[in-house]
This record gives sequence, C-alpha cells and structure tokens, in this order.
Amino acid sequence: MAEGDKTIVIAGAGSIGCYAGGCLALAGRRMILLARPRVEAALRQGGLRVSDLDGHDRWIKPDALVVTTDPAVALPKADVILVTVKSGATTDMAALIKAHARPDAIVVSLQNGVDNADRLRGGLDGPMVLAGMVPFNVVQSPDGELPLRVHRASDGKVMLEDGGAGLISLLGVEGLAVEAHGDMRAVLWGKLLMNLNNALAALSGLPLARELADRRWRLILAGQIDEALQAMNASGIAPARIAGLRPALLPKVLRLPDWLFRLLARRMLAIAPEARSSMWDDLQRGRPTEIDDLQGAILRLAEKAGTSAPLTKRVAALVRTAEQENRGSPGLTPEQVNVRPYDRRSA
Ligand SMILES: NC(=O)C1=CN([C@@H]2O[C@H](COP(=O)(O)OP(=O)(O)OC[C@H]3O[C@@H](n4cnc5c(N)ncnc54)[C@H](OP(=O)(O)O)[C@@H]3O)[C@@H](O)[C@H]2O)C=CC1
Ligand SMILES: CC(C)(CO)C(=O)C(=O)O
Repeated sequence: MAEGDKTIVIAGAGSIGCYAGGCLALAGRRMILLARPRVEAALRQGGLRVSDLDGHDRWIKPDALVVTTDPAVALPKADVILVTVKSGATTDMAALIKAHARPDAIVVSLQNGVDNADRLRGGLDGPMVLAGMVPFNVVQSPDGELPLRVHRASDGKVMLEDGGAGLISLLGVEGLAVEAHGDMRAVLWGKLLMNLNNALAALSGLPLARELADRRWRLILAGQIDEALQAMNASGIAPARIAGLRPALLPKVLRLPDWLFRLLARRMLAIAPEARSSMWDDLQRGRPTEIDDLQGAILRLAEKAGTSAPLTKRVAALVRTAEQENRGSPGLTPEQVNVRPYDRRSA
C-alpha cells in the first residue's frame, strides 16, 4: 500500500479518533475526520493540538485538517476507515459505511469491547473488517477550550488484526505505534479485563493513577477479574497478556499492598495524573456508557457458562444508576461499591 495514495477516514472523531487522526495527519497521511458538529466547529476554529506523556506537543492548523459532519462526503473517498465511535454507535456507523463506502475499503475497529468488529462485519457485505485494540488512554480538552486538544496519557502499541497489506506501515506513525497480532480475540478479551476498571474510575470520579494506587479500588478490580477469568476459563477463552502480565497473575498483583504494588506495577501506574477512563467521560457528558459491552460482556459469558459474577453485576448496576441519574460521576467510595464485601481477601 503506497502511503501517500491512500485516504484514511476517522469514523467518529472524538478522543481516540482525533488522537489517531492527528498523529496520521502530522505524519502526512491523507486524512478525513468524520465528526459531530461540536467537534467540527472546534477543529475549524482552532485546529487540533496533539500531545503525549513523553512531552510531544504538536498543533495542526485549521486549514491543514479535512473535517466534515457528512458521511456522504467522507466515506466514499476512504481506502481505510478507522471506526472510533463508542460501542453503542457501531451499528449505526456500519449502516453509514455500507451506504457510502466503497466495497474495497478496509474497516478497522479501534474500539473497546469484544464484539465491535463482529458488529461491523454483520452490518457490511463488501469491506474487509479488522479488529484493533488501543491500549492507551486519551484525554480530550473540556468543551469550548481552543484548540481542541487530545493528550495521550499512557503508553502502548495499538494491536491490529493481520490482514491489510501495508496497513501497519500506513498507520504506524510518530505517536501511534502499531503492531500486527495473530490472535485479536485473545487481545480483546485481555483488554476487557483491564477495562473492567473503567467503571470503577467512572464511579469514583478519581483520576486513574490515584484510583489504581488505592488498594481498596484494586481489590474490587481484582474481584471482577477473578469472576471474568472464571467465566472465560469455563468458555475456553484464553485472554492475552496485559501490561506484560499473565492474566492469571493480574488479581494477585492488584491485591498487593500499596507500597509493593507501586514498586512492581510501575507500567500500570504510568498514566498522566489527569487521565480518567472513557466511561468517566461518558458520565460527565451525560452520554450512554459502554457498560453493556464491558461488564455486560462478562455477565453474558458467565450466565452462559454457569459461573457467578456478583461483583461485576453490582458494578454494572451502579453505572446504570449513574447513567439514569445523569449527574456525572457519583463520586462513590470503594466501600459504597464493595458493600458485601464480595472480595474476602480485602482484610
Ligand atoms: N478515550 C480513551 O482513552 C480510550 C477509548 N477507547 C475506546 O475507543 C472507542 C472510542 O472512544 P472515545 O474516543 O473515547 O469516544 P468519544 O466519545 O470521545 O468519540 C467518539 C466520537 O464519535 C462521534 N460520533 C458518533 N457517531 C458519529 C457519526 N455517525 N458521525 C460522526 N461522529 C460520530 C461521537 O459523537 P456523540 O458523542 O455526539 O455521538 C464522539 O464525538 C471506544 O470504544 C472506547 O472504549 C479505547 C482506549 C482508550
Ligand atoms: C483507560 C483505558 C486505556 C484502559 O482501561 C481505556 O481503555 C479507556 O479509558 O477506555
């Protein structure tokens, strides 16, 4: 694939879409951002600031960005479509791609959850669909701040399903490390284990680094991961390593005392102090969260496998309540989440 000839469309320019699209545009790739009017207006007015925890801080001026709210303008030009909408919008985005994109386009899901690539496949006849996984967090500037800024708040390589010839060199640019992986199903289930923390960060309202540094929250995450691993084992799913750790070790490491965790899990705590989870973003903005694709996926798996997952169920219920109340993060304490307490190793 000759990089200069290819047009990449970001289907849903929010935190991940603007970060990936910004890095690609800065590397000279031909980019189109398909965005909502709020994002389009901000980008047209102030351009896009792309920064990261390694100290890079770059700005793309407004007239160097191609941004539209019209799928009929963006999608027919796409050779590669990076789907970066939240899980609840995947089916609608598949319908737009089906209506407007060429059948030879390559569609890549850069979403959390284990079902989005399949949802896209189900909604599309022609295009090749590949699963992807974004390991890092991106913080978006508050509404109204110009230029709109996307800040990569942690590290890691984007994993992509093998498939598109030349895709890795097309998408792997400065700020966006990309690697092919032969077993994306395992990668997505592995990422899901860590994403069980999104809800805890959202319910606590704490930045990820502070929340993960507190053993009381880690015990709740460890308890959910135990339940998830039980359901996965019973279903024949072997999740890939996370943050360099074998999944079975994760709960053990999370249960370590704070001082030892800080020492051994530096990689997990290497997060910019302002980073929260994408689910916290959703609660704050009054949007539906991805709870049904994260905790919900584990609960469906556990039900099918006949394993139990009471802590995961409670966390999911608390997030649904917070969604309905629509007052942002409820700022819960670990004791308010882990009332029973479900994790008997918490003493
Ligand atoms: N944020 C993060 O740090 C990380 C996120 N992820 C995953 O990446 C995916 C994307 O997350 P994130 O970037 O945070 O999500 P965002 O909500 O920030 O971005 C998605 C954007 O797509 C827009 N959108 C939805 N439908 C359309 C449409 N038809 N046309 C144009 N724009 C549309 C949304 O607008 P609106 O809200 O108005 O519908 C929103 O602005 C999720 O699955 C998430 O879990 C993975 C790793 C880290
Ligand atoms: C924080 C992170 C990177 C991992 O849980 C994430 O995937 C998210 O915010 O959605």
